[in-house]
Amino acid sequence: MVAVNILETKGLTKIYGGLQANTDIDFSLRRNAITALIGPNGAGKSTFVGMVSGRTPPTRGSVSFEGRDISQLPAHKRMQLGMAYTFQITSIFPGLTVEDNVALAAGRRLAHDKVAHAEKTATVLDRIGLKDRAGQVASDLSYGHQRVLEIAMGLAQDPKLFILDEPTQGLAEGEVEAFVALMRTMAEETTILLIEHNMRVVAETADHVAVLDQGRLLASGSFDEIRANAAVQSAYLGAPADV
Ligand SMILES: Nc1ncnc2c1ncn2[C@@H]1O[C@H](COP(=O)(O)OP(=O)(O)OP(=O)(O)O)[C@@H](O)[C@H]1O
Repeated sequence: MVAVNILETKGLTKIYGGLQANTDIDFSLRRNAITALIGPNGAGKSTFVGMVSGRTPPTRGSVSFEGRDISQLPAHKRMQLGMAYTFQITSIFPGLTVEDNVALAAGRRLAHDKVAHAEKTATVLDRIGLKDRAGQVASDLSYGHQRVLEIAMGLAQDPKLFILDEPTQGLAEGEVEAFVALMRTMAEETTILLIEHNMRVVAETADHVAVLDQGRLLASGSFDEIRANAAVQSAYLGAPADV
């Protein structure tokens, strides 16, 4: 039987000099769901996903992925196991076309199989809404479409876990709407850990929400549970409307 949780951390801690950026984080991530990690600026969200993805070595604690302890694995090995992190893997090649960017990403896993490679590229372009722009040079895309292309490049690798670090930052209102719709369809085939400051996006996409505050896991639950949580409200300076 496939375990409910795809990822677990135990006692995950990062200390920078005297600063505890993350303290004893016990966290589990439900498979095929969207989990949002939220918290005020400096709460430790980037530090946490850095330790999960292997970019940031923890001071102590462990990370397991699909039941396997991966604490000692470097970032590229974690990618091979099926983790994708938007900023880590999907740098766009600005001089290449949209299609070639997606094909390059798909080729990381499927280069040996020409047919599957071409099919994956076409499928991703289609479902992410970039088919009409396949021949366009990436640097000519709007900022919003470049962000979508990044996501497409992640999806082309069929990640089991897709970590999206502030994917809607800098997007226009209409682009955010499209992105929310896209994220909902993505959860059908992957697991998403979303770092997001836009609470409307969190409310509309997240099945679960975890809140970090001053490096500690303050609360977790549904969006409504989190919104009603007094400790969370006070972490956001007592402004429930912001949460
Ligand atoms: N490389 C580093 N060296 C020293 N301190 C760091 C380093 N990286 C992060 N920190 C500190 O650790 C704390 C947590 O930072 P982190 O970037 O993880 O928070 P965050 O929740 O992602 O913030 P934001 O929402 O502003 O991106 C902050 O006080 C930050 O200054």
